[in-house]
Amino acid sequence: MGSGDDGATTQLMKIAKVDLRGLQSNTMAWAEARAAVTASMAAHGYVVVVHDALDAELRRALFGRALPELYALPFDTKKSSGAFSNGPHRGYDGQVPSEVLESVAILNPVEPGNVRDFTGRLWPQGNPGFCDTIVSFAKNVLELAQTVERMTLEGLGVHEESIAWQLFSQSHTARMMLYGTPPDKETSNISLGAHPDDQMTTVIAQHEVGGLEVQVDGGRWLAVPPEPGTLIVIGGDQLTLVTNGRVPACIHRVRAPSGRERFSVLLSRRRKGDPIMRAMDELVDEDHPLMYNPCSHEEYRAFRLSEEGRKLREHNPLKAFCGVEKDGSKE
Ligand SMILES: O=C(O)CCC(=O)C(=O)O
Ligand SMILES: [Fe+2]
Repeated sequence: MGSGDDGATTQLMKIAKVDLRGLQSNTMAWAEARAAVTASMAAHGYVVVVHDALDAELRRALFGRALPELYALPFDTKKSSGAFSNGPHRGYDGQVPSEVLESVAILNPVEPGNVRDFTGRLWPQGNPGFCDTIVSFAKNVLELAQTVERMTLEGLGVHEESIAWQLFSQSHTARMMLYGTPPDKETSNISLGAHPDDQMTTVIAQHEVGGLEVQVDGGRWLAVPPEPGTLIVIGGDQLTLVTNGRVPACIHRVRAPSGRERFSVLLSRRRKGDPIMRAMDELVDEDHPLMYNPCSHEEYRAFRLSEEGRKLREHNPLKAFCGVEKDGSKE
């Protein structure tokens, strides 16, 4: 990893989008959208969708009010709430210059009570506007994540009962991020280093500053524009494991904002609790032999945060941890 452009140029090629607005299941339009979603997920581990989960009003409420209010809280309030973290933290293994990134997570934010408890720790008098914004975001985006997971699994030929079980057995977390301006523009034009997520899927909503990039074809970087009305859904290592490698975990990174703060809000899905995760039966056969041994997600997370896991972060840490064929012969 070098300085300057980080050794890889970002291409300005237009990223393909799939329109998921107003689709009814079991229609031709659904089947066409499903084919496009599955193709993008199977090729690159992400899909950019046109969707009304985050309409103009909710977008304004989120990026124009909720996040600025949250991050404007006094340092001591943030610190004592126990909710804020900065620098490398649970779920992070990118290179994060500590003063550049702050992040706050809320577990299962479709439950208004969870969001109220969270706001109560920061604003003793409550903050109903903040709660409404986060709950609406979580509900709409959760539905989108489930639609993309369903389409991808259907497109890969998974049976309905397995899909229903898979969708039901996920929990979700919302994460609100603030990227400050990096202290040294010369050496840090990347504010979050390249990594795959360890979860099932993550939907990312970017504020107007943008900066998210995804890797395609094992090397080229594509910028994901922060275009209102679009959202990106990214597959993580859990999805790779359960699909027996049919969906690669998308490698992505965040380019440092150009002299401005950047906000993003993420909704990640992962298996509830810490069950042993394994490939879905329908996706293992003679033509597709088992690629990953069953493993515990918590143990895998611990590996990702270990020294060895951090070193591997762009180089298939899942394979190193539980691959049936370990690296050794070749990369
Ligand atoms: O802020 C973003 O756009 C992406 C953040 C990210 O990749 C992560 O938190 O894992
Ligand atoms: Fe990520």
